[in-house]
Amino acid sequence: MWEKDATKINIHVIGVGGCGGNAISNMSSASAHSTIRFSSINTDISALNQCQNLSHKQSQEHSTKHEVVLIGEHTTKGFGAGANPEVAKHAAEHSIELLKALIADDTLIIVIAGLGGGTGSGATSVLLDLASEMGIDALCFVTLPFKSEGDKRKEIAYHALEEIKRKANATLVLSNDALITALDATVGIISAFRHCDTQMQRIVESIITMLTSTGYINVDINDFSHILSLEGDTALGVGVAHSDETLCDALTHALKNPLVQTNHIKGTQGVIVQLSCQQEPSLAMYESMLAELQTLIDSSRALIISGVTISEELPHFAEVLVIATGIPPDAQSEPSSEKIVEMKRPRLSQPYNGKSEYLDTPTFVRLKGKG
Ligand SMILES: Nc1nc2c(ncn2[C@@H]2O[C@H](COP(=O)(O)OP(=O)(O)OP(=O)(O)O)[C@@H](O)[C@H]2O)c(=O)[nH]1
Repeated sequence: MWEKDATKINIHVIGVGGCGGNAISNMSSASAHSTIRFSSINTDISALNQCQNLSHKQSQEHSTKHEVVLIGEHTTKGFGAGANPEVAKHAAEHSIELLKALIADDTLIIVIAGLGGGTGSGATSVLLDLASEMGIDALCFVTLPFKSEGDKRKEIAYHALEEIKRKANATLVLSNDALITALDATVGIISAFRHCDTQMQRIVESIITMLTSTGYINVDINDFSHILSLEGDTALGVGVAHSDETLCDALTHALKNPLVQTNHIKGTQGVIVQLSCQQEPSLAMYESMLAELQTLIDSSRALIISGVTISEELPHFAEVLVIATGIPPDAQSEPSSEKIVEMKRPRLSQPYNGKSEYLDTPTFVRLKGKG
């Protein structure tokens, strides 16, 4: 049941446009979190039908529900936004009551959109405005188009990004180009998209796990909100440890994903390090992992929030989630148009005490701050 009360947070993962819908189809069927809500919003009815069919096919053995919402039924008539964000914005505004009802009970929305087309680039900001008005926090995952998709899409994407970064509490960016450089040159386009979707999925799952698990040392949603509110670049990643002795390696692995050009946490103002373990880790190894973290941060000013959760269902010994924010902008980072601003909206409410879940592979993503 989806209710909001003082002791429970309602997390809702929402895909906007084609890319968002594809990501949600994959996520909803693979998610280990039965309490999380998944929805897709689109101006294109055939894309929504495809999402639902895909989700249904993939989740026959799962109970996860994937809701779909057609926006602009009377404006675009279900035919999509034709790569025009203004058309999509208009469609979303026409369907504002539908969107309001969709997120009415949410505490946190995690929005996923591919930028460069119409719906994801235009409707996302309307949804974010609504969330802001309704006091719902919003974390955004967006993809930037491949260079090969042309300058026009790039221009649309950056314009949308500027808007999204002002409106979301936090925005994490995945560059499709950065992803492809890490893959084999012969990779197929659909496989490359899937790869990107998998990255997002793992990060989203990991964050949800952290926010819905009851840890021995708990990281709650207010800790998360606090860390995300810090200005600057942000690094986020997950590493896997196969034994107590490799906790430090998992930490460094989380921050050394080849998909990302600049992947340090030097000078970060705040970091969450969440350790999920099959069984109790040794104090010595836990401490040496935190000592390694201090070395990587190389600053005494950082706020470090560490959590520990025991999760017997993990397929490996442990996983380490790192979210570091307020990192001074990197001289080697991309042009300012690719930078993403963080959040400036109110804190979230109380954590929900749910069960622990897991990821199975390390991953990493960069979030750029205004800089
Ligand atoms: N990672 C990833 N990126 C995608 C996927 N589908 C599309 N994209 C990217 O997202 C951008 C926007 O595409 P869509 O999401 O299909 O477009 P839309 O927002 O629905 O826009 P309209 O169809 O014009 O309404 C594209 O330019 C691609 O770069 C996907 O499945 N995964």
